[in-house]
Amino acid sequence: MYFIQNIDMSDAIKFRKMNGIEGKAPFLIGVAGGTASGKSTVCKRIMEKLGQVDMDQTQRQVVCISQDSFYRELTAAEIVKAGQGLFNFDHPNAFDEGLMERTLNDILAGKKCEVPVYDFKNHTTRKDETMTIYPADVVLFEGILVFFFPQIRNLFHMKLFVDTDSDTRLARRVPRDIIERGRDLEQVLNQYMNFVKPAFEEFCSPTKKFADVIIPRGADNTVAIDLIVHHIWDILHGNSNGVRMVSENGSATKISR
Ligand SMILES: Nc1ncnc2c1ncn2[C@@H]1O[C@H](COP(=O)(O)OP(=O)(O)O)[C@@H](O)[C@H]1O
Ligand SMILES: O=c1ccn([C@@H]2O[C@H](COP(=O)(O)O)[C@@H](O)[C@H]2O)c(=O)[nH]1
Repeated sequence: MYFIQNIDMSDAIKFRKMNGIEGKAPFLIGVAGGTASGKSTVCKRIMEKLGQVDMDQTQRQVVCISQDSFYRELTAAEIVKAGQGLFNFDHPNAFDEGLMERTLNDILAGKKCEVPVYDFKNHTTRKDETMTIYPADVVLFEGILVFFFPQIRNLFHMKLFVDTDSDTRLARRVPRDIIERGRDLEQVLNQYMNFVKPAFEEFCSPTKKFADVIIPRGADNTVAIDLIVHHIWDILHGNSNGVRMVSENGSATKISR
């Protein structure tokens, strides 16, 4: 397996990023797909292959933001319902569309942004913590309904849809929600049958038609991921005619195209 080597950045760009000084508009990529389809994993693979993971946040040329950060604040009554698996987190009304749109517009204006951090265990954003998004060249925005809202959908320069079959998604969601999100089996299955599955069919699945690229099987589809990575590389480097790839053991190979 090869990874594209870390991208050089001039000190001037680093300085601008560190200080939140506006730069050029990034290339904005939307990554949609059903729950547990592998959206985050696909984004992680893209970042790994572009050599962006083991890098200081302030120096990254490619950053990833999740739509989970934009769940709206719930009322006290809604929080009680959420704890019983009776709140619909898969409906467009569960999101703060205005904040999402303002944040993406700020990102497109090259501004440094603070994005909320979502706490799945308590169904709320963390009051004491935000994630700083420094200006980058490519921004990935992933989530179940990133193509649902027209004002947001129209901001993307490229739209990817991760298309993993629903049995696989349910089989992945159950252990993830129990282990990572503090749920019990009955709650996960009830929520899935009452809200997640019907909302996927009504709101998420119909947005597949807006995608430029559909990625069957998610992160298992290494061919699709490599094609996307090469496309991003071209964007970062203005169609360079040689790509420098780095193998897992660190040796570099130049691939001419
Ligand atoms: N190709 C894969 N093979 C096995 N497990 C996977 C694969 N892709 C994702 N997973 C696992 O499935 C779960 C959901 O994946 P994730 O990328 O978080 O999905 P999403 O962001 O679409 O909700 C995670 O526990 C992840 O580790
Ligand atoms: O408090 C919450 C907020 C969201 N969810 C579920 O999360 C998924 C979206 O996240 P993915 O990583 O894309 O799976 C959505 O289906 C909600 O049902 C939740 O359970 N609790």
